[in-house]
Amino acid sequence: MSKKVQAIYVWWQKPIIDRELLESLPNLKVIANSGVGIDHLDLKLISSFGVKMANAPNAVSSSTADTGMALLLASAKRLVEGCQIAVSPNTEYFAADWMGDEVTGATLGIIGMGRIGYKIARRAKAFEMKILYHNRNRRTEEEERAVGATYCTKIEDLLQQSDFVMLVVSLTPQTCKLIGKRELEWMKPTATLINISRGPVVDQNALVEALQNGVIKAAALDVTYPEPLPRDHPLLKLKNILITPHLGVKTDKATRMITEEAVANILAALNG
Ligand SMILES: O=CC(=O)O
Repeated sequence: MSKKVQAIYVWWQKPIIDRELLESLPNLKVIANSGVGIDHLDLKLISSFGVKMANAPNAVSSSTADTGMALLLASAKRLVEGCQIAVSPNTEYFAADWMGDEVTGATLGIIGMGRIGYKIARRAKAFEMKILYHNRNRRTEEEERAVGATYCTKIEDLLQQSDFVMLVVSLTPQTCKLIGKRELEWMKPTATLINISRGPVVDQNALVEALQNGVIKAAALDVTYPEPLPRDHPLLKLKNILITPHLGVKTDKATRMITEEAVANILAALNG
């Protein structure tokens, strides 16, 4: 059976592709990943077996950008807290001192302006947000103009000016703990950090401290490390946090598109 296997489709970071598995599949030609992030795959090991790798960057981008905006809006408008209060037996809530943050006209700093980052910028433009971005490669002037985004060479400038900071980078050795104590201190005390990339892009201990001490106002995280967080993790005890279980791309439509992209990738690899 294992001699026949020519392709593997990796469904959401499982199964683990290790040496033992690769050695047991002598005819394996390609591994197609279901999402865009491939930080859970050992590319060196895989390519040392002559196996090709593919991800599905096109299919995921719209749905993941939607999740980023959903987190931004939910955090700014305190939707989860509001829902909890509205359904609670306490009917006094109408008198509560209830203030959210204005999204319209606020400054959004996008770190990572690939496909997903750019789609977030398009959505943010519709909310009349001022958009700053930082990326390894600058977008063309035309692309910047289309979404009204301003490039920041230094991450520091973006962090200092943004009301919302959205992390959309891939996890690499360069982006691991990209946002630590120093970077959080660069942010405004009224700012919110939103992470839809990978948990380890943020130094979680530094984030806990920053949220506890009012260094930043709030955080909205679709990704953490580990996932899920242990139930006694200090992040789960904070009020100024919104955490979702890596919802990212997950919709029926995107899942179908991802599978189609993966199948196309597999066929392309098998056909040379
Ligand atoms: O996390 C989601 C992805 O990598 O596409």
